[in-house]
Amino acid sequence: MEGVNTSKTAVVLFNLGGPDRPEAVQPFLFNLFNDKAIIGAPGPIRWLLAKYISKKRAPIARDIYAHLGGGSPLLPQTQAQVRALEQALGEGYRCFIAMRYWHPFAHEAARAIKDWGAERVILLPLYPQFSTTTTGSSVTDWHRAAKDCGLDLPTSLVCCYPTQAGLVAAMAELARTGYDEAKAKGVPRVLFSAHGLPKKIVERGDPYQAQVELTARAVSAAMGIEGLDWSICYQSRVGPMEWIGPSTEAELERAARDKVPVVIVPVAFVSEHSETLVELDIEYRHRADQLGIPGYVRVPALGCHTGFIQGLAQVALHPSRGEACGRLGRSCASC
Ligand SMILES: C=CC1=C(C)c2cc3[nH]c(cc4nc(cc5[nH]c(cc1n2)c(C)c5CCC(=O)O)C(CCC(=O)O)=C4C)c(C)c3C=C
Ligand SMILES: [Fe+2]
Ligand SMILES: [Fe+2]
Repeated sequence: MEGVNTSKTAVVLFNLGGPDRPEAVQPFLFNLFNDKAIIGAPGPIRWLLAKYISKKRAPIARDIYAHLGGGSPLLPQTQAQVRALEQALGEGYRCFIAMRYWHPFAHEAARAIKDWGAERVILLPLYPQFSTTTTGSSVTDWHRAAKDCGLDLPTSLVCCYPTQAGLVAAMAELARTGYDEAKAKGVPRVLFSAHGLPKKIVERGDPYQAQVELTARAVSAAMGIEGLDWSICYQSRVGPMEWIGPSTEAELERAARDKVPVVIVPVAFVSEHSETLVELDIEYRHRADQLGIPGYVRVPALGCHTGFIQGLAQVALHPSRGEACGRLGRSCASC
């Protein structure tokens, strides 16, 4: 029929994945630490390290996920984003989830895409900022899975979208609501909290930190508050290595010294999971109480916010307009 889109485009949404039950915690952690993008050691050494670290970390991680009924809500959250994005993209597009460390894995997505009979593929990370440890790792994993499955289709990649207009406006709107709530307790400080990264990875040229800064700067400007007090901090450190800072905890201590309420904006997560629902809502809130911070407001992750989903649809439809890291004067592994 004339004017009807009969082509079939598969949009592959990359995310980290999370254990769906307590018994899945250790194998999930093993998959994470056995990833060359996370631990760069040669194969057999990495395998041994991953076995050791996942066994050691599993009880701590199981305690974290126990607050969430034993598993991560990341998959249902991502499935809701899939439904919203398919609506925004319209006919001819279908979204598939490829998680990096737990089901559904990339090979499951590749198989489903083949069965559907897609004609082309768009890779769309649910990470606004590019990191070799997240998007870079998922891209490598995708190409391996597609090859194994005999899926050989024209493929484009959105590497990152740290200042995409829909994302910035949506995050600023949510942050503004949080700010207005915190105002009752004083002049708030906005803390843009991102998942941290070992310093060594950034020194090797990973653009993640620079892109987190771009997002935070754009969102703080879009909040439209003159003289806004804001800063960036990094959470979720694991292991003995030095990570980028300042840590979210150090920023809470500074807020306590300055006696200002805080508004925590998750700047690198687009859905709710252990790092927001447990670390930010339970652990850091408790720390803020201990420190006597006058107010603690946590802004929700973007989830299915209409403006964000429209923004995702824009970058999927125009992958070349994804703000490639070239903007930063250096290139990531994928652009
Ligand atoms: C911006 C996103 C993320 C980056 C960058 C990232 C790097 C990174 N993470 C670990 C180790 C762990 N991460 C864990 C959970 C986790 N990480 C992200 C995102 C990024 N990670 C998310 C969304 C989640 C939550 C998953 C869920 O709840 O479903 C965990 C497991 C939880 C725990 O044990 O604390 C670990 C471990 C490293 C080492 C790293 C960079 C090198
Ligand atoms: Fe992580
Ligand atoms: Fe890039």
